[in-house]
Amino acid sequence: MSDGTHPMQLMHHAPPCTHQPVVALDGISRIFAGGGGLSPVDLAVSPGEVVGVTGASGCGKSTLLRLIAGRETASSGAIERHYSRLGMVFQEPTLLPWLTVQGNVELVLSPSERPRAREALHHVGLESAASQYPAQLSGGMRQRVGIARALAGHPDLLLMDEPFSSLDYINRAELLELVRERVLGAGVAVIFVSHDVREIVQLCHRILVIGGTPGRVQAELHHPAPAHGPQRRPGALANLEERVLAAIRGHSEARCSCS
Ligand SMILES: Nc1ncnc2c1ncn2[C@@H]1O[C@H](COP(=O)(O)OP(=O)(O)OP(=O)(O)O)[C@@H](O)[C@H]1O
Repeated sequence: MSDGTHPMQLMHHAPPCTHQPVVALDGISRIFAGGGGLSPVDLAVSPGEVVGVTGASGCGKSTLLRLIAGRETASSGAIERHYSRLGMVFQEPTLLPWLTVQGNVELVLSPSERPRAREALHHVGLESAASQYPAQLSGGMRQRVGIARALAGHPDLLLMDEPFSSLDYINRAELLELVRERVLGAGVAVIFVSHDVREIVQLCHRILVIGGTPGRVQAELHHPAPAHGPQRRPGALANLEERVLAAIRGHSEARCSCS
């Protein structure tokens, strides 16, 4: 970039909040027998909005995603779902070992949608590996397949739980950029769980910091989105990162908005 701004630091505008939310959580909680879990959470995610969720290990981030995906029974509250296609990417992609890379991506597609599999593999740089089997791939390649599969389904809600945490720095940066390109501006709502605050501030319009046992939302931070120009200056990113870290450490106000 001529102004020295890295492309990953450019930010799409936060989408307007005028649409019906893709998913709306009303006091949803899950308390486990041991006392861990998640205290009641209210959250509405708009189409195209990327919400980051971070916090210390065990604070309930994955529980939140599992509740949204319907894989966990809530202790209280309700979830309204207005999406038609859900995409999920986890730390370890669950690929079927007896299917090729292409077969794994085609799994989520109807017969008429199958041509999308090649396209999705092309986007993650794996077109040439389409006929290989998962066991022949590196961890980074497997994660790319998982991302291709999630995106090939053209989700309107994408849940990502530590999708890059097992990857090396190069794979991590490339896949983060790929996800940015494919979801921002495409109307896909995303809930992105990560311990990596730098990743979170690069990708997300809004960041929830969860803490405590059971976890509760300790802070909600919004990134400003100026109308024009490079919207994620290195200074603004560093500032937001600091605020998120402060909130994780518990030194933040209960609710804050970055500006
Ligand atoms: N099935 C379960 N039974 C009992 N306790 C559980 C169960 N699932 C999760 N927990 C507890 O609930 C808490 C939140 O777990 P969760 O996996 O959501 O945390 P997390 O924030 O995603 O952690 P990490 O960052 O380490 O992945 C933890 O204390 C965990 O031990």
